[in-house]
Amino acid sequence: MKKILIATRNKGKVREFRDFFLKYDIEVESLLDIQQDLPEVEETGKTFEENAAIKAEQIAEILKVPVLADDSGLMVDALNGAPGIYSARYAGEGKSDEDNNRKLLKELYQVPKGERSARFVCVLAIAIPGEETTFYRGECEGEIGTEPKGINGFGYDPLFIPNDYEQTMAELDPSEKNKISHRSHAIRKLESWEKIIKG
Ligand SMILES: O=c1[nH]c(=O)c2ncn([C@@H]3O[C@H](COP(=O)(O)OP(=O)(O)OP(=O)(O)O)[C@@H](O)[C@H]3O)c2[nH]1
Ligand SMILES: [Mg+2]
Repeated sequence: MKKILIATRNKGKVREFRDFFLKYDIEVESLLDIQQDLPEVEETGKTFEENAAIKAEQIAEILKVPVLADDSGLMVDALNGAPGIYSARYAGEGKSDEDNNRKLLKELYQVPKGERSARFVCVLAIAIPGEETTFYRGECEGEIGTEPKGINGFGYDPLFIPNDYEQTMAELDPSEKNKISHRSHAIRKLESWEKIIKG
């Protein structure tokens, strides 16, 4: 079976990439499957693009193979785009998705419905040894609810209500999320993914 390596340790992302590539008979490998000791990549960039490039390029450099990386996050208009690139560590390093959601609700406590617009952003970077890194961006518009709902997905999905939907992303069937999500929009732009398939 053909394979693609994604430089992530996020199980939620891995599941979504697996679902997408399954129909092409392509197996998704992540850093969770690599036995070799790999350094913890520090996300020191100031943009999604910079962080996606850091993750993809460092692993491509070490393993000498093509690598895909995903840097993503939630941008809330009432918070001037926060948590943005800090979405994974919004409530602090090592805190859970629930902690991040609790902090987001607290920050938006006084913000009325109608002013809680937000978008998910996903930037994919493809690093191929010896070639210039390329980027693909996808976005998904919506608003932040007032309490967590649903058990599917990960991260802020229980609080994010996509435009034209009544339910949160975590209440939608995963196949529905995969049709409308920021990640799926970015993946669909990734015409050159065939270049990074092994086997
Ligand atoms: O509800 C959500 N649905 C999504 O579809 C989604 N995509 C991203 N996010 C949030 O943004 C952070 C990414 O940060 P991030 O790109 O640094 O990833 P990460 O640190 O979790 O894993 P890695 O890929 O870096 O190993 C994640 O942790 C989540 O909090 C999402 N939340
Ligand atoms: Mg990260």
